[in-house]
Amino acid sequence: MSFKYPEARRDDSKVDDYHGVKVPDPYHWLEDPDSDETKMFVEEQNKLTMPFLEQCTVKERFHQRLTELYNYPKYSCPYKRGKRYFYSHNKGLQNQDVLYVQDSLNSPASVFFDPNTLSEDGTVALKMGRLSEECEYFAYGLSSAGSDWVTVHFLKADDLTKLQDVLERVKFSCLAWTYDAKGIFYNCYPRQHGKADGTETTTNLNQKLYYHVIGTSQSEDILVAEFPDNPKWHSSLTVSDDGRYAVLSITEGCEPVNRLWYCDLQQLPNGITGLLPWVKLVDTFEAQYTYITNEGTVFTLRTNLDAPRYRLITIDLQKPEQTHWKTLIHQHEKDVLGFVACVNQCYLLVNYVHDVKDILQLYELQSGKLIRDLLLDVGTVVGLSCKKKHPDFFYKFTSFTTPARKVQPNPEPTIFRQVEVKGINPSDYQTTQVSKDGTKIPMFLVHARGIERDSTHPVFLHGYGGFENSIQPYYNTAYLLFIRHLGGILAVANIRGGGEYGQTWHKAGTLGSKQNCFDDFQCAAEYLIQEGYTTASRIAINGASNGGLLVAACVNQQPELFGCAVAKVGVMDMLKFHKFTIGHAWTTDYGCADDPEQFKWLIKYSPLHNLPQTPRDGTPYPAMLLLTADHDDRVVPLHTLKYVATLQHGMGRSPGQTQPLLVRVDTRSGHGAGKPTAKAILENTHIYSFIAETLNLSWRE
Ligand SMILES: O=C([C@@H]1CCCN1C(=O)CCn1c(=O)c(-c2ccccc2)nc2ccccc21)N1CCCC1
Repeated sequence: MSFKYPEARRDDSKVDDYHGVKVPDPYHWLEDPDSDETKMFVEEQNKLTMPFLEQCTVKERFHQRLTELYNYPKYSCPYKRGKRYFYSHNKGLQNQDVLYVQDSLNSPASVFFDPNTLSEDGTVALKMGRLSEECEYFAYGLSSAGSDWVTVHFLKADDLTKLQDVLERVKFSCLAWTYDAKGIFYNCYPRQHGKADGTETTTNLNQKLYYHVIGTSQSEDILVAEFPDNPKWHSSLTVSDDGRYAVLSITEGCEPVNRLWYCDLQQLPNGITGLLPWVKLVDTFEAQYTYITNEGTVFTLRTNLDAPRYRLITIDLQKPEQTHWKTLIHQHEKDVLGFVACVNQCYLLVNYVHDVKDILQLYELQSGKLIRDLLLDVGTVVGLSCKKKHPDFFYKFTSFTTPARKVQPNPEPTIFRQVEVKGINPSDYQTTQVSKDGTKIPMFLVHARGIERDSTHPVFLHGYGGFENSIQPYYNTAYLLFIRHLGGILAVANIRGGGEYGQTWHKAGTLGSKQNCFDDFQCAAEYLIQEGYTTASRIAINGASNGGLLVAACVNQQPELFGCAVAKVGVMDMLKFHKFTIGHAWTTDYGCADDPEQFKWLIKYSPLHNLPQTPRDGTPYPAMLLLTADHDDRVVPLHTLKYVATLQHGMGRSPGQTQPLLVRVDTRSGHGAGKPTAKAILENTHIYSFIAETLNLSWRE
């Protein structure tokens, strides 16, 4: 079946000059989300895509089964504030999780905050929430339609009455109460021309840090930090465990490096009245320093200074010079130090990632001595709740085949809550970890136990490859349906650019080495073919965000290696990404086309610029489904729109291209965070139905 794609105007007069190199940009007009022409383009694309997705053979059955499987109770770890316990819970199909409160762990719970009441379609999400130290107030940030923009509101925690206070223009913000509950630190951006609802592409610069006093209006908020000479800087404030210090972490992009300033709040004669007298403990961007806890003036920090797999150090504020810094826990020779949290006054809960699997251990805060392991199955810690002043803590972990277990390790780890999902028996599946030769790329494979390596199995190959983001085992109902009812194999490749083996692994997939990500992902596909699991025509590759870039770049480089490719909210225009919203922060992984050297890296793999620009004979492209959404202000939709216009103009009109090349543009939806359950189920149904249709897979009960 061949498709008639909408004709999109090509403005051949638009040619950009990058350091002497002429680069046409015929669809630049798609960069304006509000123009009638762009709206018309989106409408015509959806008119082609949605009927195709709706008529896919397995669509109804997949939707029904996914809804059934999704419908299992989900819980966060409980956390104690004041005298009560809080936890978020979803009965199964609620669009947003609900926050509950109870007097003790096994007493009846009541609704504390239910975001589902705030919108008909469930698109208002609770993006952040913070109870004050003694549980006087609850500050919470709401986002709408998937945008990164947040509006902060306040509740009195005892009687749930709403306060008048509202904080606007909040984005990429901390929420930190002073221990007297008088007020809260948060970040917001200056007013900008035009709208700020998540459909704009305006760049986010000059973020500031304010202190809001409860009972006052935002216009009276106290500016406590700003960086007029460094518009790309972002800051995040933490109040120390003893309530004494304001610890400020300053970042300039997405690289794991920050400056660390602090202010002794007890030294402020008149309290917080203006810019704080910051002490610049670390004032360079050469390493990352994360506050863990402090004993008086001795701060315990997690750092990657001279430790690409991270370590713990202590700094005494009274002797701040680097020569006095001490190592508390040395860098492990192989494993990556993950999160660290202080618990029960004098212990450290320490996570390590060992070959992409989580380890959890208890250490002595004073000496850094290992006390004990907290055993876990193969899986990932996806939740932790603990405080220095509390003797107990909870952690939640998951794996590809077990949804979630909350563990309360006192004194032995006991299962506090185990979640089963009907119809899926974990023992029917096996998770193996394979490593490819050469660059030794770990990959998880999940499939029905005992399958034959007869090259007949469809594969869903997922990857990300950037920003030190590791993909560890996690429970995903759609994965299980692909395995169970479409006879597939799930493959998750831990390619370079992620954090699986620390900074060296991350850096090996960035800047001038970004091609390593694409090589690794293509090698993973070749491995699955060579090892007799599958064939190229049965492989569907999938990735979102930076993973969408991965998918589109790999299709350009080896179109014959895949049968289907699904790229969600991908970064496709590598020459312009830094111009929109928070894109400027990604130059730490990608570089920037404004730099002549870095332009050469980017033009080589930029998905938009490496598509065949006109119809061609030769290898067709795999079936492609691109997804984006009108309120995605993380990776703005223009990336995908320009990409698909170019794809359909070139490959879409090529004689051998029989597989579809489609885009699905959702409305009242964003980059992903906070997506309501209904939208998530429909999106996954469309994705897997598209894969089944184009790989010719049939449903098996
Ligand atoms: O989304 C991304 C990259 C990858 C990882 C995070 N990321 C971001 O763009 C992260 C965006 N972002 C945040 O989300 C937060 C934040 C702060 C407080 C609470 C919550 C968030 N703070 C930031 C500070 C500086 C720059 C970006 C920041 N990309 C999209 C495609 C390419 C990279």
